[in-house]
Amino acid sequence: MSANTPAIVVHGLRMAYGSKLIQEEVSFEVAKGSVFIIMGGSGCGKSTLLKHLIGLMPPAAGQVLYGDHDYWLADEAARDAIRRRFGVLFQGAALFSTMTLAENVMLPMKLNGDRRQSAAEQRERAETLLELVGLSAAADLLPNEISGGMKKRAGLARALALEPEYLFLDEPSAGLDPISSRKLDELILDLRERTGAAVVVVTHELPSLFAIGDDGIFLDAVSKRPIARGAPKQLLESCDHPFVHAFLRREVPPEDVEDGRE
Ligand SMILES: Nc1ncnc2c1ncn2[C@@H]1O[C@H](COP(=O)(O)OP(=O)(O)OP(=O)(O)O)[C@@H](O)[C@H]1O
Repeated sequence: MSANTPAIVVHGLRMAYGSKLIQEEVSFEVAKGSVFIIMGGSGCGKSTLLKHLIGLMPPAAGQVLYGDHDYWLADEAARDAIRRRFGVLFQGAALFSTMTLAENVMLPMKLNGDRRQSAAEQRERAETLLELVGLSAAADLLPNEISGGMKKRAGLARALALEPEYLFLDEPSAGLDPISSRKLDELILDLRERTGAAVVVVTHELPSLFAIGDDGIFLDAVSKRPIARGAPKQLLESCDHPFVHAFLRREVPPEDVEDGRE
């Protein structure tokens, strides 16, 4: 695989729940070491696309390629191997409430990590990751003892536990105040620099998607197809689709453009 090979290639994806079509003709590439944003209005299929990417739900048709491997055609062992290279921050961080932050971060190491790593080594790595996200003093606290922003950062530390090549973040700034959200953006950019991971983010937080997005795709709930591709900042300047134009400027679109949207 050459250095220029994209980290992820999505080709001709068709997304559906039974006979209900969500999106079709979804194709894009995510470059290594870039932040790719999945954009679009409510109900257009952003979370569904993420499910197809992280192996939670097969698409109705099309391909998701990681390097040379077609994820949905691969056998279970090959899929497992690909999934081990993923780090996922779910909405709401999804921390285990009865485990301390350090134990939460150590969990992927215990489940899928290097079996030769001792508990002390796992703890050391968890502390390093918690320090990276500014939570070194909170390692032994439980999730209900910390704020929402801290939970997101702890979730991010856990997503990084196995040094992922692919990092998936579902609405990372949802529910955060603007300052915590800004700090999280900076952390995401810093992680991209440090780890070279390909980062895929679902967000409709405008300041955040402009701050961190190197590239992206805009899904449309009415035509059930992508209607724009490119860096959010570039789309803000040059995309003339009326819905994308209004969305990125936080304007109310003309009535006929809004018809049929949730
Ligand atoms: N399990 C399911 N079965 C049937 N339809 C579903 C299911 N999950 C989601 N949908 C529908 O699929 C469409 C896309 O949902 P999805 O959650 O992917 O959108 P989204 O862009 O992430 O939305 P939001 O921004 O509101 O979170 C919606 O119309 C939703 O109602």
